[in-house]
Amino acid sequence: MRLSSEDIVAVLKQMPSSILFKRINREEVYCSTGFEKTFGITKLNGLDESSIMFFDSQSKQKTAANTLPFYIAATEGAVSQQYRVQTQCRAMNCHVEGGVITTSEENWLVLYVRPDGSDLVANNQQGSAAGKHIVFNQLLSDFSSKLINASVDELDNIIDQALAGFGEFSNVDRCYLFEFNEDMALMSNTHEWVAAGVTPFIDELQNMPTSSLPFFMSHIANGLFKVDDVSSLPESAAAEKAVFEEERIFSILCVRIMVNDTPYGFIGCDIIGSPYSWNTFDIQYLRRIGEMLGNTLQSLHNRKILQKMQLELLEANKQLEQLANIDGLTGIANRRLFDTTLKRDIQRCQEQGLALSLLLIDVDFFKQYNDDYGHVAGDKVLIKIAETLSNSCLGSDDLVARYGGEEFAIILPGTDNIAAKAIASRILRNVTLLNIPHEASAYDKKLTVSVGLISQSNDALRSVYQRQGEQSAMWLLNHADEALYRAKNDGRNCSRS
Ligand SMILES: Nc1nc2c(ncn2[C@@H]2O[C@H](COP(=O)(O)OP(=O)(O)OP(=O)(O)O)[C@@H](O)[C@H]2O)c(=O)[nH]1
Repeated sequence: MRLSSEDIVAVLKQMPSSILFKRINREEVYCSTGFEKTFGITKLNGLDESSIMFFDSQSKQKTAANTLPFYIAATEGAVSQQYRVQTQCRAMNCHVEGGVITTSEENWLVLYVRPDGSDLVANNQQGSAAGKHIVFNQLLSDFSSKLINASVDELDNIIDQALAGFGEFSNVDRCYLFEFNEDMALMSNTHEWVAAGVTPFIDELQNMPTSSLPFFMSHIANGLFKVDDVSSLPESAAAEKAVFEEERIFSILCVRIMVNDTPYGFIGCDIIGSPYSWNTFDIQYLRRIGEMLGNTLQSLHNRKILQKMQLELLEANKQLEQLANIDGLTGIANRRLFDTTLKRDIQRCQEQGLALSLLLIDVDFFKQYNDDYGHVAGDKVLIKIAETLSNSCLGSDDLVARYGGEEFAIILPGTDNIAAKAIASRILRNVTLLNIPHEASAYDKKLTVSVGLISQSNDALRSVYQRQGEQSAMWLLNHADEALYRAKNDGRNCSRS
């Protein structure tokens, strides 16, 4: 015996399973009480196929006309496929299975729309909970291990993936992370996942004043904000109600995230279109995801502090290193840096086929200057001389150093005798141009210096290096010192080599 069309409608409408059905070649769609319950709707009759939207559960794209389940069932006789099913109330990932039922009068397309995980619920409530726990724990451990090893650059991506994983697992419509600013005056949506067909709001939720949502803030301060039905929010939550209603949010669940014992922000999820009663598992799962993110952000925060401390230490070391190489009075290189640089430059110049010159400069009658003008004035002269010497050497590799007391030294890598003599003359001239009065000086009663110079062509330098090795620096210094002695003997304010 074949069933009549009325029988088919009457029977299928009463089915506790989630069923959608329609006549072939007719627009009107019917649903079972099971479907109404699952999707939280009260009246679907009289609606057409476009009232129920199907999305690809992977790509989130709206399903093309020729891959719609009613279409496949009609053309191929059967359908068995995964979809994201959206009614005007809710969207859920579902397995859709169905085919054609033939009556004496006409043919019907019948779809069994089974939300993911509902088979476990149907079979056994305890089994369902256990199965969900296993899936959740797997999800949590996957993301925990990714997050533990994540670099700062990878973090955003992994948080996005975690929200998507959790959103799909919980079958919610939107899942997000908000961050407070330092004084908690503002909050911003930093990451958001939305189910297929759901409008993202992240761009509109930046730098929102927390004072505009007082009811929410007072609840989240205690760790949890849970609303099963936005329409039942009290008068004191008028601001929140207006925001949620504008976004078509019916149910919302948020848990606070703590980093370093201070509120960092919150993770939350929304149900759009119909109220939903959050159960203890929903809260527990969201809390654990929040804790996972909190721990990650905390370790990231600690890592950043460590990195900052490391940088500060490196900078401090650099400064110490510089201080250890700088003469405190004049600010030019000290004897320590001079000694290491001379050794290094001798080695480098003889290897690279370069000449090298060395100058020793001594202030004339400086003892007398100190006696006549005082030690403080003497110090100022040394600072002026250091500055003048530095300005007289133009080579980028030249090193001007305070060799000791009122004596200075200059290393001129790659500089031959002719060029070095020109530099020595420049130094003598520039010092007299300072016009520093010095009564004891034979030169117009002005302060002068004497210069001892030694220049080595590359051949000569190489042979010194071969003979003297480590002592080459000392050998050069002795020769420069002898030249300086000659300059002093020859009346001062001159250079000798
Ligand atoms: N003000 C001041 N004087 C210094 C400093 N270092 C060394 N002197 C002085 O420099 C003087 C060097 O004197 P001498 O070595 O006798 O030589 P001089 O008087 O310059 O005579 P000649 O080198 O022969 O021209 C000493 O009186 C030191 O006390 C310093 O840092 N500041």
